[in-house]
Amino acid sequence: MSKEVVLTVAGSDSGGGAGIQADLKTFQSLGVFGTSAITAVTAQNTSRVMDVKSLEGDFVSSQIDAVANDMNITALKTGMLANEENVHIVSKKITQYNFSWCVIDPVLVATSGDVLLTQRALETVKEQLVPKCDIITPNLPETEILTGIKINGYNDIEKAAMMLRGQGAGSVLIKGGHGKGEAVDYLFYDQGMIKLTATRIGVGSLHGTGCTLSAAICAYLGQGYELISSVDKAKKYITKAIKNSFVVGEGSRVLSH
Ligand SMILES: Nc1ncnc2c1ncn2[C@@H]1O[C@H](COP(=O)(O)OP(=O)(O)OP(=O)(O)O)[C@@H](O)[C@H]1O
Ligand SMILES: Cc1ncc(CO)c(N)n1
Repeated sequence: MSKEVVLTVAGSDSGGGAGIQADLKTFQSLGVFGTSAITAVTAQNTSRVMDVKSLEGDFVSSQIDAVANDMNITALKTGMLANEENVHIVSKKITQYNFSWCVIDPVLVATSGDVLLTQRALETVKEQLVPKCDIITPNLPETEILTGIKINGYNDIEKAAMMLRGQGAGSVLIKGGHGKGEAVDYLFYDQGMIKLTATRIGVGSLHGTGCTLSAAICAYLGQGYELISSVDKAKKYITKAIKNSFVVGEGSRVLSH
């Protein structure tokens, strides 16, 4: 038996609901072999982030080298990159190894409001990662910060997506998890736009939804599905994971991977 190998470059969440832990659970559940390069370690639970330690750039670099020189990585995703140096390294490694698929989840702040990427690093994401990704998956607040466009409705969503595609992103998935009404995501790609709609599940605050969705997209791309079916299948996976979410601590619910 063989399995496709995928890689997540992200931060560790000691609470197990988001970050590397959510990514690896998603990979396992969707049948790909998950590998990881850890950029930062957070002391975190379902309520908040208590402490963060970023790992040295050289060490992030050698984790990616260790994996990529040994295995055939069919898709990569990024999550929390923490600082400018890590963003720069990931950009360099994407060029060096020419991974077939790159999914960028531009993690800026945690659900709890804690900052997971510095302001300077944000500029480097725009300059170096946006142009190299096959898909970027911002939520509404991240879309506003990345583009400077205040989102008040669909026209603004479209304008922001066009701006990111104009900067070189292959496709853009703008997630509506933070909106009201149905949970609608918009996928902008080279042939137009697809609206992905799911009933909003009224379970209250959730932890790890963004990480899990981007990991699922990465897993499906790594298995050979086309972009649109990967996003569509990932949306179905996250909806089910939210429906079956449960309580493990005093804060947000966690997903059933
Ligand atoms: N209550 C909900 N019911 C159904 N789908 C949801 C709900 N909340 C989020 N989603 C879906 O989950 C996916 C992730 O979206 P979300 O906007 O929550 O990402 P995120 O803000 O990056 O996540 P995180 O809060 O982990 O940083 C999207 O497909 C979104 O539509
Ligand atoms: C490590 C980590 N990555 C991403 C998120 C965003 O949900 C988080 N809370 N923690």
